[in-house]
Amino acid sequence: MEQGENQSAGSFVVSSSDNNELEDLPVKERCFEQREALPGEPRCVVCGRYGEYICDQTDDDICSVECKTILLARIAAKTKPAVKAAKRVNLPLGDESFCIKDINFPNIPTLADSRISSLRTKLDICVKGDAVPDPIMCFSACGLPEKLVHNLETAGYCMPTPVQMQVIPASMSNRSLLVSADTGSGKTASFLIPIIAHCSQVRSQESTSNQGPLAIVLAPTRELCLQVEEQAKVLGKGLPFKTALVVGGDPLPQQIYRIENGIELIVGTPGRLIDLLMKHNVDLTYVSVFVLDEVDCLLERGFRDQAMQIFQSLSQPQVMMFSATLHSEVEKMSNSLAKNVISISCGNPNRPTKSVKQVVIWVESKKKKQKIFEIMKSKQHFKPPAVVFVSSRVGADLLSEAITVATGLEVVSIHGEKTMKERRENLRRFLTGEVSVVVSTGVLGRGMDLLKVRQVILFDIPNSIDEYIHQVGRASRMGEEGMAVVFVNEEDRRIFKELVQVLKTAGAPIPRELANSRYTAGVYVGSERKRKLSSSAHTNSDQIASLDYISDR
Ligand SMILES: Nc1ncnc2c1ncn2[C@@H]1O[C@H](COP(=O)(O)OP(=O)(O)OP(=O)(O)O)[C@@H](O)[C@H]1O
Repeated sequence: MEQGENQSAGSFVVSSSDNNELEDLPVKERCFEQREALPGEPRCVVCGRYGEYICDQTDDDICSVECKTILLARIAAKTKPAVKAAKRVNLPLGDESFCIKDINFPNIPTLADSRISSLRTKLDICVKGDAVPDPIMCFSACGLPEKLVHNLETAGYCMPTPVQMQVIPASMSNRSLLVSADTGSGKTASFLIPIIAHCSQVRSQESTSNQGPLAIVLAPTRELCLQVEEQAKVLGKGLPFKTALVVGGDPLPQQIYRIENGIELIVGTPGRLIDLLMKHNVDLTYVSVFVLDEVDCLLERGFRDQAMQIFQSLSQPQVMMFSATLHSEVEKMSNSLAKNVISISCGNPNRPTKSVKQVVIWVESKKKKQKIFEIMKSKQHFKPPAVVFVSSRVGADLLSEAITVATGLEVVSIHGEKTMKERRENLRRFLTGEVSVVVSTGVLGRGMDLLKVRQVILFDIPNSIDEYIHQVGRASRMGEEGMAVVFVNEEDRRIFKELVQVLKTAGAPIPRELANSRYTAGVYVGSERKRKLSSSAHTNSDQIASLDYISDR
């Protein structure tokens, strides 16, 4: 990239693509003040935003004073050994505010309280709790090990997402957290990053020969555990950080062997972990971080007792709880697991992500198969790879076979009755693009990062609106646009009210049969509402009409 004129402060060179008039503009102090880079524009070597300036000492593209400071500190730190954890200190700012001051990078400018709260508003972050640490604007701003920052960059994580900006510093201050944020917003890395930093710090300082686990992550499905462990391995590569996957269906002796040989993190489903702990003596003395991913599901009857049993075998760990759907009961229960919990909410939790267009079609049960075949035969409507959600295991197998027969598409199914080997293999075939459709029960509904999926079809609507939100969320990651086609009919009346509310909030059209159903009463009342309804309710249940309706959108 060409260089231009010196900026007045003398510490930057303005990129030649900038107009001379820009020299009069103040230099951007903080990274978040800078805009995103457009295609072809220089990018900041630290955060990836628009590289408006050139660092006078390294000739690198840089976006702000903040990133320049980080860049220079990184270069200086290259000769130093391990990076120490960030410490919270009071800084004598004009208005007595607190800031996270990173002892490794003391020159990074800090923000006053008022600017922190406007930053949170801008990022859609709400926090509740005492002395909540400030959000960070880049991964290197809170003393993560250099190798971890490098791994993040290699994984394509240039900037933290809003949930990561707030959760990482809060977690590194050892506070327990209850976090709700949109599906696909990066919650997994927000707990894995502090765990990896903590584990590698403990191991590099430790003088004892303890090799027992330091952290446990619980998740409700085997597939989700597999995915979380996989991500942990990628982010913790090259650090003293090993993982063990403890899920049903895989041989227990191998899981025990791995733990005995020394690991830092256990990722597992509650049932199998209890099984393992009962049959084998695992030293949990040093487990100081306990994560409940999809916490609302883990605290439901069925999982709750097992999750609590595991929790009770730990000695006052930091507890971190995450989900895209959280309600007051979970909040109450979380307070019994930990004291002084910080609540963090990002984006629009408890609603389907705005990035997914919801297309609800009224289809009678006996016509559902025909309808899905029509969609899948249509180049216009079918956007593979696609996930089809059904309510039963038998239904998953039957529908996948029927789709293959009717459309010629190769389809796999995944559900709880299949062996772990089959589940792994079918998921692998789908994720590698070998097959373009997977028919699944709820096992793929929560947490699964099905990266390329942009279309989900809810052949059977799930039992609760929370599961609906999670299943719809599979069609979008990190704000990418996706579509959820949802089949609904009178048999789904238990969910009508909440569904209509969700569709109304999203501004999605509501089938007339759904809007006019007596089970929707109370959501639409009075003549004024009826008038509004007629403009958004679409017509009959005729199959072709509904397909045309999809194409209109
Ligand atoms: N900082 C980042 N930069 C780029 N990509 C990221 C970043 N953080 C996470 N991702 C990617 O975003 C995707 C979604 O992240 P993740 O699966 O953690 O979402 P989630 O919030 O847990 O969603 P869900 O509620 O559906 O489980 C993943 O593919 C992940 O690799």
